[in-house]
Amino acid sequence: MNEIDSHINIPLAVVELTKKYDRFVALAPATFSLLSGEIAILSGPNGSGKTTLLSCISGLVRPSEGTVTVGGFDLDRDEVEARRRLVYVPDVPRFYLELTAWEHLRFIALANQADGNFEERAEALLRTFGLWESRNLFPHHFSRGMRLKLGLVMAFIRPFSVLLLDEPTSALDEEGMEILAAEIRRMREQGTAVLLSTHSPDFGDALADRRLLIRQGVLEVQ
Ligand SMILES: Nc1ncnc2c1ncn2[C@@H]1O[C@H](COP(=O)(O)OP(=O)(O)OP(=O)(O)O)[C@@H](O)[C@H]1O
Repeated sequence: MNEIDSHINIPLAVVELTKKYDRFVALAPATFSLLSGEIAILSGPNGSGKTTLLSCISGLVRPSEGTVTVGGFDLDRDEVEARRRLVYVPDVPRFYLELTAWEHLRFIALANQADGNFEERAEALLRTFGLWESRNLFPHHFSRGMRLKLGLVMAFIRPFSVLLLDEPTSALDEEGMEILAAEIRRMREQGTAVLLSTHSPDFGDALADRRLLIRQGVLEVQ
C-alpha cells in the first residue's frame, strides 16, 4: 500500500484541531485518527469540550486552527466530498417545521442521492426505532426521545463511513439504548468509524474500542 492509499483508508484524521472563543480555549490542539470499524467513546465533564470537538469535526463549527480529513478529503478544501462521508447526530436534532418525519427522510435521501430502495429502507429503520406509526406526524410534536430517534434514522438513511454522535443516550430509554448499541455494532462490522460522546459509563463500556477523554478542552487519547 502506498502512502496515499494508507491515508485514504483512515476514515477520520484530526490534526491539531483547535477552537477558541476570543481568548477562551474551548478545544486545545487535538490530534487523533479513527480506523475503519473502530468505535471511540468520548467522555468528559460538562463543559469540557465534547460538543465543541464533534461540531468542529462535522464542519458545523469552524475551528480556529487545525485540519479534519475524512476518507482522504480535507474538510476545508474538499468540503463536499468530506461531508458526503461523514454524518453527525447532535444531542438535539433540528427539524423543518413544514415536513413530516417521512418527508424528512425522503428529503435527506434525495439530497444525498441515496433514494435507491428508499421506501423499504425507511420503513425498516422507522420500525427498528419504533417510529413507524408516527411517520406522518411532524417532529416538533415528538417527545425528546422520539426526536433523537428520528435524528438517528435521518442519519442512517444515507451512506457514510464516519458517524459522530453527541450524547445520544441522554434522551433514550433502556430499550432505545439497546437498539442504538445494536445498530452501532452492525455498522462497526461494515467498517464504519464511530465517535460517540456519552455520560453513560455502561453504554460506553459496552461499545468502546478506544477511549478519548477531554478535560477543560484538553483531549487525552487513551
Ligand atoms: N458559542 C460559544 N461561545 C463561547 N463559548 C462557548 C460557545 N460554545 C461553547 N462554549 C464553551 O466551550 C466550552 C465547552 O463546551 P461544550 O459544549 O463543548 O462542552 P461539553 O463537553 O459538550 O459539555 P456537556 O457535557 O455539558 O454537553 C464551555 O465552557 C462552553 O461554555
